[in-house]
Amino acid sequence: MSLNLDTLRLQIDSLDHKLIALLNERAQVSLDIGAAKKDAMDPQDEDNTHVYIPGREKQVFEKVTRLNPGPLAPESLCAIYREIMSASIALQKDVMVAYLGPVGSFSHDASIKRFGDSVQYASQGSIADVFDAVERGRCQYGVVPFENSIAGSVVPTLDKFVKSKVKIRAETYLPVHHYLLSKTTTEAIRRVYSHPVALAQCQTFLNEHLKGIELVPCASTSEAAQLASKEKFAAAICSQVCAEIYGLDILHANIEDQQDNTTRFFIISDAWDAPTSSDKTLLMFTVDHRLPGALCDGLKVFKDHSLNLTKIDSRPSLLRPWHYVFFVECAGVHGDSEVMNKVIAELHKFCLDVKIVGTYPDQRPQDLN
Ligand SMILES: O=C(O)C(=O)C[C@]1(C(=O)O)C=C[C@@H](O)C=C1
Repeated sequence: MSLNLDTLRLQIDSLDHKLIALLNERAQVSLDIGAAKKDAMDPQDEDNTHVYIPGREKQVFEKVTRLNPGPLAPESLCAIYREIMSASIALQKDVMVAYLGPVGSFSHDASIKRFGDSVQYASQGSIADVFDAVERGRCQYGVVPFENSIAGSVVPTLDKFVKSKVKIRAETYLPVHHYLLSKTTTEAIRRVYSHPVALAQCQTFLNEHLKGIELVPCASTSEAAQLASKEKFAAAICSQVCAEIYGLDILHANIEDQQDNTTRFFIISDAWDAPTSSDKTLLMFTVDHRLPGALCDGLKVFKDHSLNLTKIDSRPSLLRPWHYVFFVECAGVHGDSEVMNKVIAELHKFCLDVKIVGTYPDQRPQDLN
C-alpha cells in the first residue's frame, strides 16, 4: 500500500515537472504576444495597450472545455485556465481593475471570476467612482453591475453611461445568492443594511421574517456587512463570504426571491475589442418627442436589419428635460460592422445623440441563448 502510494506520488512529481515546463513555455509565448501587441501600437500610445482580450479568452475556455477528456470537471479545468490567463495578463502588463467594494461585494466576486488572482484590484466606494477610475486612467478596467434578473436595471450604471466616455469591453453573468448576516438573532434585529438592488431581490423573505424593520440602503452589499458588523442589533443582506470577512453569523441562507437570481456585469474600459464570431452591441439614443412615432421608427431600423433585441430600457436624458435616453442591445452584431454603420446612419434620421456604448462577446449562459 505505502509502496504504491510512493510510486503514485513519484508519478505526480514527474508530471508536475512537465506541467511547470509547459506552463512556463506558455508564459513565454504570452510575453511575446505582449511585445507584439505593443509593437502594433503607436509608440506614443504604448501605455494604452490592451492585454485583456475577452473574445480570445472565450475561445480558450471553449477550446479547453471541448478538449477535456476528464476525469477533471469542466469547471475545475476552466478555473485553472482562469488563473493561467490571469498570470498571462499580469506578465504582459500591470493591470488594475476597479470594482464596487469593499471586498466581499458581488462586484468583487464578478471581478475575480473575470480577471483571476494575478491582477491588482482597486476597491471603489460607488459605481460612479468605478467609472471615474477608468475615465481618469487610474485603472484600465472597471467592473459595474448592469442588470439583475429579479430587480431589473441598475440605474446608477445606466445614468453614468449617458455622460461617460467609457466603453463596454466585456460582459459577465454571476449567479447571486443572498444571506442574512448579523451578530444577533433574527428576532432581535432592528435594522437591515443592503444595496437597494439586493433589498429588491429579497422582498418575499423580508415580508415574511422582518416585516416593518428599518431597511437602510447602502452603496454595496459588502459595505452593508461592514456597517452591520459595528452594530449590536443590525443585520446585512449580502454574500456568504462577508460572514468570514466581517465576523458575522449566518442567520438565513439563499433568501433571494428566485433561486436562479443572476446579475449581469459589464467590464468597462477606454476601448472595445475586435469582432468575434458572436458579439452583442449596446446603443444609446434620444428620441425627438416632437416627431410622432419616433421611437417606433427607431426600433424599426433594427427590425429592417434583422437584428434581435436582447434588452431595451429608458432613462431621463439628464441633458435635456423631458427627453429620454433609450438603451437598446442587439445580438449577433459588432459595433464596427457595416450593418452597425448603416443602423447608426438610419437612427440619426429619427433620433438625437446616437452612440454605441459598447460591443462585446456574447457571454449569455447557454439556457438564456
Ligand atoms: O491571446 C492573447 O492576446 C493573449 O494575451 C494571451 C491570453 C492567454 O493567456 O491565452 C492572455 C490574455 C488575454 O486576455 C487572452 C489570452
